[in-house]
Amino acid sequence: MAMLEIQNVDKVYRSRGKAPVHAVRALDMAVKKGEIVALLGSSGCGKTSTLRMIAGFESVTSGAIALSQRRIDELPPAKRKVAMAFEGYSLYPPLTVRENIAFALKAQQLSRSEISRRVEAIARLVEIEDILDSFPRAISGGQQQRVSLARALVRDADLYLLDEPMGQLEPQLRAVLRGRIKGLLAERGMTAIFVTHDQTEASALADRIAVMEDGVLQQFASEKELKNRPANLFVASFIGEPPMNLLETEVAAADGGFRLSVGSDIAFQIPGDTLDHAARQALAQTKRVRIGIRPQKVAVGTGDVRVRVVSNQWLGDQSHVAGECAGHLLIAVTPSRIAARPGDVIPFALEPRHLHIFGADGACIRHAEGG
Ligand SMILES: Nc1ncnc2c1ncn2[C@@H]1O[C@H](COP(=O)(O)OP(=O)(O)OP(=O)(O)O)[C@@H](O)[C@H]1O
Repeated sequence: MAMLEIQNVDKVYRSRGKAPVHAVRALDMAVKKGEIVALLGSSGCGKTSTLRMIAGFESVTSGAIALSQRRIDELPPAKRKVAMAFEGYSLYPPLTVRENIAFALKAQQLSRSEISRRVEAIARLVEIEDILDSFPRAISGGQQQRVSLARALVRDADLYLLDEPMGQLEPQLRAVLRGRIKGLLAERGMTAIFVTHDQTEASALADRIAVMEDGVLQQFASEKELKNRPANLFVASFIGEPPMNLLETEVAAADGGFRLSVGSDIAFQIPGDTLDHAARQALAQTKRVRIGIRPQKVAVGTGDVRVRVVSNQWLGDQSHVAGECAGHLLIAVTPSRIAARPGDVIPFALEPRHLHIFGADGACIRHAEGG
């Protein structure tokens, strides 16, 4: 059963003299108990608005939010059993770091020794033991961020919301804290949603990733599923490094399947038996589709697509080779060193089974075999 259920939620900001901003559209999302979820998307896509509506710092324009089978969207924040760490920290300036963290526990009527034990434990976890008696104005932005994180995680709550929880920290500390926070959440079976625009962070921490764009949830799935079975062009190009190669192709029925061609230089035969009924129908009704192939699936040195090398970089454990063909740039990633210089013409192999096919509306018509 879902721990958090967001049903058909919309958020529209209206301010006088300005056009309304539709920040979140028809959002449906169910989060399981103990699940760690990342809200991933570019700036302005509606991540923070979603988090603030769940926490109660922003009203929902329409729709409903339920937590532990209780409808919460009409409740004041303090009654929701939600703990949130803010992007802007919002620490109380007149209280020390220790008092800021302990303050969150006051309502829970714990003994002084229990409060002190919990504060010390969480401070150790995020490495702020040495500043517990400092005031917020006397510590760095990165330290303030960790205090805000500690203040949220120290509480007992049904749901933890973390807005860019490690955005201010240097990469090494970030990686260490990520591991520890994941450990803490898992050990206590805590349910958490965190906002990030960092794919690595989302993959490292989350069980499932909700990809948002323009106020719309594009796909909510594991990292593997997002990579192997992207629901649409947006997810296909947003997830994965370097991004998926995308080509516009013309569609023609051929040999019981379809021939997808890019001018006269590149063509793929898609056998009919690799397509389900809906995919066959979609291809029969359209003249053009977009195809996508991951750089890791493009083989170099074999195949019949001839590319002119634009760049060839060895990154220590893999080569990134960019080549131009018929006005298109194709990127290949291979685990071996490639002896090719810019200007050389070399073959790339793009196999039909590795192609994702997207329709005019961007929705995926067929996924690559095995991802
Ligand atoms: N209080 C507000 N009043 C008016 N518009 C707002 C308000 N808060 C957010 N918006 C707008 O709503 C849209 C979504 O903003 P939101 O902060 O939810 O996005 P985000 O994905 O969290 O972005 P970021 O990663 O930059 O924080 C943006 O266009 C933003 O300008």
